[in-house]
Amino acid sequence: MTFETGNSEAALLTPEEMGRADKLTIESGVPGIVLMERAGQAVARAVGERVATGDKVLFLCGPGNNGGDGFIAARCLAAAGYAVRIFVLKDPAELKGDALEAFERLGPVASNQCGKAIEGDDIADDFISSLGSSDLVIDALFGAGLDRPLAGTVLKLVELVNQSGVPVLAVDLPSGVSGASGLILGGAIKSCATVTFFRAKPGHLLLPGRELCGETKVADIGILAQTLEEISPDTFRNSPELWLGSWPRPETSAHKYSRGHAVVFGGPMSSTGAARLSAGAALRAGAGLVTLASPPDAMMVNACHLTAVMLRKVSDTGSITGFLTDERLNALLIGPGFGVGATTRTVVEALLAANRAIVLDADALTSFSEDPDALFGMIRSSPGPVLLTPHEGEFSKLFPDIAGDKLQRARLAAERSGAILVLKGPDSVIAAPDGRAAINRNAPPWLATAGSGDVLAGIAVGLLAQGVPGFEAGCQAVWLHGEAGLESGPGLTAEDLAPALKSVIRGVVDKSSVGHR
Ligand SMILES: NC(=O)C1=CN([C@@H]2O[C@H](COP(=O)(O)OP(=O)(O)OC[C@H]3O[C@@H](n4cnc5c(N)ncnc54)[C@H](O)[C@@H]3O)[C@@H](O)[C@H]2O)[C@@H](O)CC1
Ligand SMILES: [K+]
Repeated sequence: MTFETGNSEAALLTPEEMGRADKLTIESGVPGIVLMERAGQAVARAVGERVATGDKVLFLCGPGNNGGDGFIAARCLAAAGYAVRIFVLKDPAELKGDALEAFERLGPVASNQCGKAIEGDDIADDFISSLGSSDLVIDALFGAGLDRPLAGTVLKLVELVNQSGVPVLAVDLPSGVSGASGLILGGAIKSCATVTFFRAKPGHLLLPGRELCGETKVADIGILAQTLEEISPDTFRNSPELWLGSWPRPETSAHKYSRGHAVVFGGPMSSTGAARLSAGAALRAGAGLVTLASPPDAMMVNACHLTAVMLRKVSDTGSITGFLTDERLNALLIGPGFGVGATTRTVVEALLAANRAIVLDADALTSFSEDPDALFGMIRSSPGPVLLTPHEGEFSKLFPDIAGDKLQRARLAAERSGAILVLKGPDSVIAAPDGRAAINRNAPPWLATAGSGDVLAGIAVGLLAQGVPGFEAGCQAVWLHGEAGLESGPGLTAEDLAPALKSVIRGVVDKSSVGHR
């Protein structure tokens, strides 16, 4: 993969990749303790933004370098006049390497303000009494080095901190949250803020970890962006930096045919709304033309509701195939309100055989629950990009044996199906068969409403019609959908989303034209 500036900005690093970034930087001549100083100072600055000089800041420092960051921050804050109290998880004599050096740099602070959080198998009384009177706790127990579930007294310690009600600022990650997956290992600190370094980690964006991070800040500790060329990460934050280069920009001479013609295949008279929502969103996403292909009984109701979206009667698979001889129809969507069953499977087969860019959503996915491999076989023979947009329920029917965290599951499913997988939810993951994956975080909870998924599928097909490659179309659609949800606000209904896209798209266009003038 070529690593462009945008990819670099949006890259997420697993703890293992972050370890390599640290190592490469250290090998290039920057000592580890220098990186730790910068990390600790960034934490100290974040603390300074939250509490005032003289306030009581309690540090909980683990046995590794996460604890080392804590010692540095504690020294800086003690020097700045904060009332610092430091608790090392167990015995400071067991510290090694940079963490030991950071501890020694505490100087007199170590002997005056330092204690052990755990004595034998019990939580130290001194820790319990200090916790109650603290203004802020710094969680520097475990970060990238978390390698097993929290258990025993350590878990009790974490629960005590969570129950105390004292706000927590986490160093790198809330202890107990896996940076790779966002899963909680045994138990985890709940923080109101997290300071991480160089690049965010998947665990900062994926649930449930994201909820425990609070506001996450990424601090620059002097690791160069070029380091990423060697690491070549394939997980990204879904943000315009990732896909602005693929944003469809119509030429000055554009006409509606040059902006693509999307076709949405709608359902029978009793369920026409879903496909209309999709078609309206496809048009708003920028497709030059959108046709709603409708069964005869639904023509009248669709005609009553549509204006800019065109309508075409299709009565059976034969008439669909005939319609698709028009090669200008370059992106297709089937699923919303279409109906589940054998007819749907036949139509999907015909659409995949037509070699167009395709979005398969809702009923088009459920129709293959009994035989998903048949669908994957057809997808693999279709050269155009294919997007699958399942929610968790649809996903588990198509991929019943795929387990793991959300990122792993989306990746495995993309690899197996040969499609771009958009695994929807509050932390949607978009994964490509080549291994790339993006994690989305801008979706507000009020997007969980009837018809919202139909709009998302419509945006995606509208982008595909404009020639956006499959992975980028999935990422752009999910991001635009989230922004439209934010723009519409609480109380939205799916009908609000397409109109809200207008100002969202204006924002992206303004961004994308910077540097293109
Ligand atoms: N030079 C570097 O590598 C840098 C590292 N940095 C910091 O270093 C951290 C990573 O340091 P480490 O690799 O030392 O790892 P950590 O400090 O995150 O944790 C490793 C230690 O925790 C123990 N541990 C792991 N899981 C445990 C569990 N469930 N219960 C009890 N003990 C457990 C391990 O046995 C090991 O002793 C980062 O999160 C970041 O805060 C930063 O200082 C930047 C520079
Ligand atoms: K931590």
